[in-house]
Amino acid sequence: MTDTAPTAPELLALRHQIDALDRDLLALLNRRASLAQAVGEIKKKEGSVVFRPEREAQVIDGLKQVNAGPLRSESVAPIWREIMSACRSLETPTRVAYMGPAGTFSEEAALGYFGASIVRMPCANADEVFHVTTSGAADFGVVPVENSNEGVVTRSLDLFLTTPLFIIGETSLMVRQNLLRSIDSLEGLEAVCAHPQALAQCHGWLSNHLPHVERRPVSSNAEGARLASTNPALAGIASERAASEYGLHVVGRAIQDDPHNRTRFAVLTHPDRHPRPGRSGHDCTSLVVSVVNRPGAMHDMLVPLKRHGVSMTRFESRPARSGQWEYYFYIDLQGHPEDPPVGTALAELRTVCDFFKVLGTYPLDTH
Ligand SMILES: C=C(O[C@@H]1C=C(C(=O)O)C=C[C@H]1O)C(=O)O
Repeated sequence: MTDTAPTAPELLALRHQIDALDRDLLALLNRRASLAQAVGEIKKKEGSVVFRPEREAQVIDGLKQVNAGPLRSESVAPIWREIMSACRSLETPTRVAYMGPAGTFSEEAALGYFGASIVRMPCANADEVFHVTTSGAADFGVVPVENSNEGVVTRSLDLFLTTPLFIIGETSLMVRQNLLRSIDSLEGLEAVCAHPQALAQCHGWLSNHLPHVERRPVSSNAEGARLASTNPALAGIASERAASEYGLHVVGRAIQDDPHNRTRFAVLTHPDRHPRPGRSGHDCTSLVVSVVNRPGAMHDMLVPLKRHGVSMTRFESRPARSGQWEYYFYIDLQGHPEDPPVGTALAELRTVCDFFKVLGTYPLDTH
């Protein structure tokens, strides 16, 4: 079938109806945008913040519940995230720092969470994301914290310990890695340049298909793609978006060893500029704690959670680097401190820990 084929009159009539509906939708969206602007004026007078993640989560949850179809429920969140992003941008610009350059999965995560109507602030690494978000040059920072294949992103977790920033949200991405090159072939390839995490995620594929090609770790996958775009002897490993960003061919598609490879990101902000999100009804609380190394210490730590029936959805440990075999424990709990069992469990937990820091409490990912 070609585009020059005669078009059935029924199809033309349906398209006519779609065009009319789109105009109605646009008028409705503009009415919504005007209301958001009015909300923005009130916030300005009150001196309160624009971005309200718990409100946005409730808007999406509410619409998913009443969705009568045929639109799939999974389609509701991305559509409304963009609508709310556009409305929010009329209240104030949202400046978001993430690990750049353009085309990284961190950028994709930032756009997925805040929508496209943001001011993008690509940074060289996680340290810089924390730095610009702490200084106020960015309103929010997005950093990877965990990969379903490779485990925790240690630098991010270590930075959480000392930062004044707190987690305001989370988002996760399906990570599909591709081998990218300026020529459309594997011939004459000398090195694959990518972030060490991506090289590890594609270890099996690289060993099978390119056993004799050097694997060269670089600061980000986008940097690898940039290098590949300047030298045909090099390849990068990155997203399809990076391929179009750097004008590269996809010479190996979805080459990550795990087809369900996901990366989870934390969204951070500063307590002087943003209140902690209120209860949305589907929340997560992240904390980091440590206890001195004595028999039963770990058990004592878990007792308050069990006693108050609070579910733990994540438990990671990181060496405290004291040389004493001491550890920090990164814990995610289901619920918000305003939910009585969670608040009480946290208060009790604090009394048995030597170090106790709530990293954030935020609505669960609405994807
Ligand atoms: C309009 C508001 O401001 C922002 C935009 C929202 C929206 O478009 O629905 C929701 C929450 C805020 O992040 C609001 O607070 O209600």
